Amino acid sequence: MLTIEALEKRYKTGDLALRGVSFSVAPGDVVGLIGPSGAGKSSLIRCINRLVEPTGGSVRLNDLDVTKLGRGELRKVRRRIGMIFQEFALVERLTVMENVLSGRLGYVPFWRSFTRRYPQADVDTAFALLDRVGLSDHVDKRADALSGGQRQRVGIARALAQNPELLLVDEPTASLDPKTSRQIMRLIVEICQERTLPAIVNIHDVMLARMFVGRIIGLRAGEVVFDGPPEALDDAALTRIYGEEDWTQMRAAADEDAEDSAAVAAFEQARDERLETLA
Ligand SMILES: Nc1ncnc2c1ncn2[C@@H]1O[C@H](COP(=O)(O)OP(=O)(O)OP(=O)(O)O)[C@@H](O)[C@H]1O
Repeated sequence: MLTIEALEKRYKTGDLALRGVSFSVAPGDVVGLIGPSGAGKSSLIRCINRLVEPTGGSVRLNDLDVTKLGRGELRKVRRRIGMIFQEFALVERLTVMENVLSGRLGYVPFWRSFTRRYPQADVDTAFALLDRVGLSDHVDKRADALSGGQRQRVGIARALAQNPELLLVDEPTASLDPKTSRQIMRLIVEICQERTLPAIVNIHDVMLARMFVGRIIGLRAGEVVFDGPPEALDDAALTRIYGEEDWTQMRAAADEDAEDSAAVAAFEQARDERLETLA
């Protein structure tokens, strides 16, 4: 269980990015974090694992009070919290397997990580994870030879390799096409449910959030202004989060996207039917 209470972040510049944010995330719950640019989504994600230092409030992960740990103990928190990034953050010249094993770095002694000699149990776990994310045929490929969707699957497997108690996911689909984005979101949600992992996904695509997550938190100017299931995210709630003008623009863009998706789906279906008749 992740419990955030009265979390505040004031940057040295004076910007108050988080103004008393409180909520809990239960095991297996995937929370989609939405809000306009500058609402504080990244600050929140980064305060949870203390990449950014909160200036008030608390973050507790199960038995651990993250905000009370000294600087030297941060490795302990980072080990418990898996991160999945927008740009995948893979080591390009390493193989898929090596990238996944790097998720174990917080656990293995330095000399082992330096020589990249991991215990067999870690290698077995990495194989199982790569199988789960659909990459068992790509284990020995270099990361730079993969597609965007495959790269994000490696990112997911790497985060899971550290056996985290919480997943923080930062714009996981921002560099992906719509179909791959849906596959990646579905995979993240399924895996969290299978492992009863709590997760927070910073996601700017409201439609995608609605489609996959069970709970949405809307931030505006550093405050939670919506917390509920996707069905409750009606026009009034979206206006509260984004403001009248922004939401109207987003809705127009979303309608266009939906039309594009429908056109792509129709094209794909026609193509598949044609391939079937040729086969
Ligand atoms: N390093 C920093 N120093 C000073 N102010 C910052 C810093 N990082 C963020 N801020 C400010 O904090 C507020 C919240 O920013 P944050 O990046 O958390 O929002 P966001 O919702 O993630 O936005 P986006 O969707 O554009 O990434 C903004 O006013 C921003 O200018």
